[in-house]
Amino acid sequence: MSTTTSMEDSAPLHSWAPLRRTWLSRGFALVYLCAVVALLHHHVLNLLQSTTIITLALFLADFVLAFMWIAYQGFRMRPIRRKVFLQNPAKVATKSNYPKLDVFICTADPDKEPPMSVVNTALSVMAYDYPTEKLSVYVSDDGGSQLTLFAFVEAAKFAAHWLPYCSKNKIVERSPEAHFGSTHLVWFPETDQIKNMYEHMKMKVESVVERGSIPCDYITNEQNQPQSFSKCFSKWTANGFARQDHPTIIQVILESDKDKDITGHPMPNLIYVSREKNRAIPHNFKAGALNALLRVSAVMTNAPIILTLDCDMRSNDPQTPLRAMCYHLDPQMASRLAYVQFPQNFHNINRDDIYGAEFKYPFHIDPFGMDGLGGPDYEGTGCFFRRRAFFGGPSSFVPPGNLELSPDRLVNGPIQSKEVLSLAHHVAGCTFEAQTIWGSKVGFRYGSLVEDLYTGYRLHCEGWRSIFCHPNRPAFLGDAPTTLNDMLNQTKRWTMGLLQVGLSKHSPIILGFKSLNPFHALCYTNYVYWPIWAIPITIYAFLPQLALLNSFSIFPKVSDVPWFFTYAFLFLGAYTQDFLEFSLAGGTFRRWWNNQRMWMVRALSSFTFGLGEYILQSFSFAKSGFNVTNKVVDDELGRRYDKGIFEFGVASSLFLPLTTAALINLLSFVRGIIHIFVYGGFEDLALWFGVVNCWPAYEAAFFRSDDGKMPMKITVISVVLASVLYLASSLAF
Ligand SMILES: O=c1ccn([C@@H]2O[C@H](COP(=O)(O)OP(=O)(O)O[C@H]3O[C@H](CO)[C@@H](O)[C@H](O)[C@H]3O)[C@@H](O)[C@H]2O)c(=O)[nH]1
Ligand SMILES: [Mn+2]
Repeated sequence: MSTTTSMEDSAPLHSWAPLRRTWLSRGFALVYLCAVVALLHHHVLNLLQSTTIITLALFLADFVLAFMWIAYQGFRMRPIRRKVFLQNPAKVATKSNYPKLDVFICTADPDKEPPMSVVNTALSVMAYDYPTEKLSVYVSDDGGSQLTLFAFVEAAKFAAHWLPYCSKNKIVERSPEAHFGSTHLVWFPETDQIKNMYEHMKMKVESVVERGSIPCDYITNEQNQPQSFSKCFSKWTANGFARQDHPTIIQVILESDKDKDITGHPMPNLIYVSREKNRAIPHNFKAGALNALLRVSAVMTNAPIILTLDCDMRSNDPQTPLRAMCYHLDPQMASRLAYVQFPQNFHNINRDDIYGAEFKYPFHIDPFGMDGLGGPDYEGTGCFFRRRAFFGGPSSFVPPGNLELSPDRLVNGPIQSKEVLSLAHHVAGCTFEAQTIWGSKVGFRYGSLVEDLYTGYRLHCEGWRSIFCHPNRPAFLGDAPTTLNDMLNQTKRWTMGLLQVGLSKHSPIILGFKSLNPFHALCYTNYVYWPIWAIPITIYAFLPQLALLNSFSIFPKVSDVPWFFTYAFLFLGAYTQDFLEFSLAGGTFRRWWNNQRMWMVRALSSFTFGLGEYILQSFSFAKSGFNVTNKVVDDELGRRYDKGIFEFGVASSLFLPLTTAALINLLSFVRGIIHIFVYGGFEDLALWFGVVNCWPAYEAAFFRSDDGKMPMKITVISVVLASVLYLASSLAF
């Protein structure tokens, strides 16, 4: 079955079809469910017979696994795949009728997010195949850095050459760094000249960034530089300017009505915004930054469609806005469509993806499942929103309290008039939101470090739907973390954000089941309770091993036919299905293996530490912050990553659960082998699984000498922890 849900059959904009495997997965779910129920029943009987720490722990572990498995079935109930017809938007609307598009790019730290990379992201979208006079790019700089502004001023000059070069030669990679760095670069007559210009600009910006300040003559003596620029830079020299404490800075760098490229075509608007900050006033991290942009852009251009981008997510396909318009232009969808989400893709992942950085499930597999139920979650970047969606449900408009910020207000005047600029400064102020509904009922929602998932979820609860758009050529490419520590820290932040949603009154098990399709609510339930994976994985990483070290075996014997096979079926069934889904989505065996390993490592450390920090924070012992992911890679480290070698290197406590589990697993495995030789029976061989998964930890602790090896401190502490655990267990067993 394939359905076009669009207007005229002659020029459909998009179509969809269910995934073929749906009936198979539903059938399998039924069989698997029987096994799950049988196992839980078996546990309960065991518990009634004898309640020990071990039987309780095993019950708890399997109970959580069963809960998460049931929640995951939401994704498998009705996955659908969509297609757009790119040739057709032109048939239903003339280019002059395309909606205006405001692009929001967020950056927060010039040290971790190099200005040159932010600039590349901006250039790549400024060069979109979309009417430039309808395009505005807003950069939010939470780092409050003049270096970033400087980079943008330079980039704007280069853009006047870059944009016509791209459209004339039909360049596909419109981030200059990606284009000139490409191994299959095609040379056009002007390529040399443009490349030189780019290199020159890059050198200039990077030298300023390295220096940490802008030489005076760069600001005052530059040709064609409007005076307003030097006035703007002078804000940084004012007394007391700090990243967390400074006035609003808004600088229009390019104005479409006035600025032309070298062929005389209008340029898109380019606006730099660093909202006001004050240490005493919470700024709500990225959600706060996006809301400031939502208001500043409402005052200046108020485009009905908004694209949100992280600063590292450069465009990889200039036709992306047109794809999004295939949905946004469909009048049948218009009344309920909140956003069109493109998957996150990364350009810097190594061959076997050792850190599971691709996040294949949440970014590439699960969204198909949610799309058939009400729409994918919002992934924080690569998402085309309808502005109206931020102001109440589809049929219950919630006004923003200020007429000038209304999503349906037409804005066509000059964006640099005095009134516009002063209002823009006002709405970017840090006290503007006090006692308003911003962040609770309108705009991006506050209260969670995963503002993306939370905002998308709340929009769904209000009755909006969303669409998953997944072209073959990735629409955006970003930087994935390339060290284990960065990766674990990122997931730790997500853990806290998810718990903030899962344990609030808006939790999917309360609000979700009330407002959404129950399977859709299940999907969200699965996401927000990710952190509780820590429970079964920690139990299974330590308990059977410690039991064996104390001459106990807690797995059923092969002779115990029904239970042995139930266990085996549940484990192998889940793993096989997981592998099939992963490879159907284009994954290799090694990537799958690494993904399941990282899943356990994350559960042991990020989820556990995130859970701990969440608890401390709820008792006000700690404050949660948005620890921005590092996007700079040092050469040596990058080489190790490319070779697929795990990076430990720093003495991070996040490694401890992994190294301790690795030691316990190794000991019990050795013990198990001896046991087999002496007494026979091979059930304990199941422990090979833990040992193989821990291999990178053994290597890093005992066999490596490079800078990425396990720091001695971590190894020593884990030996101590493992010994304490062993001693404690021998008392308990
Ligand atoms: O106070 C802040 C903190 C972060 N950011 C920006 O938010 C983006 C995402 O930050 P990053 O450190 O790259 O986080 P990731 O964990 O890689 O990002 C994922 O997870 C985030 C939620 O935790 C989402 O916001 C992102 O879109 C999603 O890609 C970056 O552009 C930052 O500049 C801000 O603008 N202000
Ligand atoms: Mn990121």
